[in-house]
Amino acid sequence: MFRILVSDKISEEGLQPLLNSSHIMLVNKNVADAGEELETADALLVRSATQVTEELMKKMPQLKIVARAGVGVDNIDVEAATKLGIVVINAPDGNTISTTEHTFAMMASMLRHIPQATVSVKSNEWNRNAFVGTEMRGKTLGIVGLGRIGSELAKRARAFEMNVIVFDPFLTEERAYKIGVTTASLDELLSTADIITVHTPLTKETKGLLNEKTLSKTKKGVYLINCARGGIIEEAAVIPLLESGHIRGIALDVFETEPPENTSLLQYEQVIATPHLGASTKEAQLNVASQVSEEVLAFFNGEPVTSSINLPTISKEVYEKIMPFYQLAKKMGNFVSQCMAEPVNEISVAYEGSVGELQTAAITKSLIAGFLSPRVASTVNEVNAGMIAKERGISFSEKISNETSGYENCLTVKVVGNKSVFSIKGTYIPHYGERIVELNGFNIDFYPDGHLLYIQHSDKPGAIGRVGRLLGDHSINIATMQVGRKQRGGDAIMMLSFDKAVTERVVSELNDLEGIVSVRTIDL
Ligand SMILES: NC(=O)c1ccc[n+]([C@@H]2O[C@H](COP(=O)([O-])OP(=O)(O)OC[C@H]3O[C@@H](n4cnc5c(N)ncnc54)[C@H](O)[C@@H]3O)[C@@H](O)[C@H]2O)c1
Ligand SMILES: O=C(O)[C@H](O)COP(=O)(O)O
Repeated sequence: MFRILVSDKISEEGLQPLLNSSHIMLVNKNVADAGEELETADALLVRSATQVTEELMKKMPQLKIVARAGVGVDNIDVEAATKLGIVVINAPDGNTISTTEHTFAMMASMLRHIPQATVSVKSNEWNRNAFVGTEMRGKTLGIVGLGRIGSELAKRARAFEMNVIVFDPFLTEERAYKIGVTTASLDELLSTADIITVHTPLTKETKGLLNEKTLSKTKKGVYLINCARGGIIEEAAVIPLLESGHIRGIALDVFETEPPENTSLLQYEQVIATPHLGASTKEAQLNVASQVSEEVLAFFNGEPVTSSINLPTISKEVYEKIMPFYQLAKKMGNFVSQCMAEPVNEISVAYEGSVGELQTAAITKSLIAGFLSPRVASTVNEVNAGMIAKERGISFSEKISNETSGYENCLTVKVVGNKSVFSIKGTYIPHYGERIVELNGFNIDFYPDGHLLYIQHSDKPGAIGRVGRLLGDHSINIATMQVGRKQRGGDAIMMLSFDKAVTERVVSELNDLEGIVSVRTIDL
């Protein structure tokens, strides 16, 4: 049973996939009141109100996934989640249309003074001269950030016969052409636009993007809109320009602090505001809740999540192809880690054959996670494996080749340690399974699973018999056994598997046998 803590108001209808699952239990409680629920929750579902800090996540030892029913993840410490091996997902496009429409509604309301006129009429006034507005047709709309919302807005603005100019440093000319917008530098946009609307995330670069200096470059009588994130337009910088009439109006759905602490800006007649309502429609809330519910369900079913912030995105189709290699790589990494009782500096993996056409980066992460898991106390998985390897001074690299060495698919891993180098080769054969086919240059063929003994010995008569007898004397049944050698009478290896783990005492006795070089227990 997986326990999911739902800390913000999330559409119940959208949560149905989780509510209908027999192995999921939902607990509706804000994290501040959750008490002991924090200790047992496997997942946390939030919107923008809950602050998912490192401190909170550290109080949640079972937490595996944080799901944001919405777009912005600035209320989640993604870096801390990544370090802790916690997957972070969001619902990137479920509220795009609602927020676009809200932005458009804000623009229309501002240009036609609808909120101010409503207040006036409700106060029994009939002041038609006070609310003369501005048409949209023929005006230049400057969009800062042409992502999902920015591009939907551009489409709608064109229908209103507006000119659209865009500043987005990450926008390709090809995409701009496809959407039918003119690109510009920020300075060009500031000096040309009649209305400026921001649709970027809040980042180091966008915080205060519209500040005293940049706002001074705007046209006199400019209108501003922020339905993205508070702080992209610096609130304090707006006040003097409103007073001088340089800024004719500003529409805000988001604020530097929410609810706004410093309300001086809100006192101005030219300011219209909504309390972060961009995504607040039935449709958007249903969309984002269903999206994250399906994703969380997939996650707990061991399937891929498609909108992760800190994991490579893998489609279901690719996932099905990649999964066997993913598991094989994890076991190979784990195997080597148990064989090498020494610090390692370098892990390289060569992909041969058609496995090279898959998302090998994800397979490599799985290998690194498998390698690190017997060595680190904290959770290690594909989310934080790269980060932990780096912290421990382990570099990793990949090589991809179409050439195959007898197998349709092959992964060769080489691990360089302080004292030795270990190499392992594995393959996946459909309907047959994962196989390890080479260890340190010895040909062998075994299924990497369960309790294993890896024995290095001399290829001399009696060595295998002595091992068999000793295990028999201890009533230990050998489930499978393979041997490999490079040349007659030289070094050789044995790989044995058992139904239960072999004790350290038996390992020590095996080590003392004539012709035995080393014995290692491996648990996969
Ligand atoms: N008000 C609401 O309720 C509400 C609802 C949904 C989304 N949002 C917010 O709206 C914003 C946009 O959402 P989206 O889904 O369109 O995001 P998106 O990721 O699809 O688009 C963001 C765009 O900003 C661009 N960008 C990034 N840095 C930039 C910079 N320095 N200068 C200019 N452009 C830059 C990116 O290239 C991208 O095209 C986000 O901040 C999101 O959190 C608010
Ligand atoms: O980033 C988002 O999705 C929006 O800001 C919506 O936030 P909300 O889910 O708190 O309404």
